[in-house]
Amino acid sequence: MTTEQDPVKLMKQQVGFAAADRVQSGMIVGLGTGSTTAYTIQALGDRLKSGQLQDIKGVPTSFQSEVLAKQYGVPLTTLDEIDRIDVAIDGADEVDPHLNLIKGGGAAHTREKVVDYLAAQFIVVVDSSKMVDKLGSTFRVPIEVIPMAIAPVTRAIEKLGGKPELRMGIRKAGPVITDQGNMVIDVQFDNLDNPGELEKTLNNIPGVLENGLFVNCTDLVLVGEIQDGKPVVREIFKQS
Ligand SMILES: O=C[C@H](O)[C@H](O)[C@H](O)COP(=O)(O)O
Repeated sequence: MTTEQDPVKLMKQQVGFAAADRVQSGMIVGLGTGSTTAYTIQALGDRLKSGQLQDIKGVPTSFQSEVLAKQYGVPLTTLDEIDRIDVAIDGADEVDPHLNLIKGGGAAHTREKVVDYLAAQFIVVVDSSKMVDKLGSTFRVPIEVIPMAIAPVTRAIEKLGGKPELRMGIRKAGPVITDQGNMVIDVQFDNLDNPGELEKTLNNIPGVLENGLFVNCTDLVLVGEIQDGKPVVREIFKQS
């Protein structure tokens, strides 16, 4: 019997594992959230178990990555206990040619931004479907909002020309609740020409905790691609 493998899964696995290979003993590592970084956390656990890697500590970006790290045996630390993060490895929902990102498909962008922006090196792991010419072409901008401010924030976003929609749970009835106990509004912006400006403007609306635009922070993108039927990894470094 032959097993047909999902190409997207193969690409995610390949980049997730490739990112884990870049981690060295003694490093403090930001552990991203999502289906791609799940492979990185798994591979870090495997490398620790085999003795290839020693003495690393992970900083989780969500409840999900904390649970996975515990499951695979990756020791954890918190931002209270450390004064540096050597490398953060995280997924993305869109990556533009300047390596700017939209994140937050899993509603984890607030903690991810804290950890990813602190890291000396920020590595993004994606399959090729996430590469876009312009941010906003395939994915909306997630915005985490404190619950009592949903109505005024929605109106403020509409005034900026965005089309907001409260994110609802897929299995759970009612809105998605983040790890911080807040809600998420997904916003379609028809003209996302200046993501850096929009990132600041959105965060200036009272009641907004954080938005999913990650601008000018990525050092390296590892893109999973299928070539001749096999998954390969393409590296795109930030232009200095
Ligand atoms: O909130 C979730 C994160 O920003 C994820 O890193 C992003 O949604 C990508 O996830 P995945 O690797 O599952 O496509």
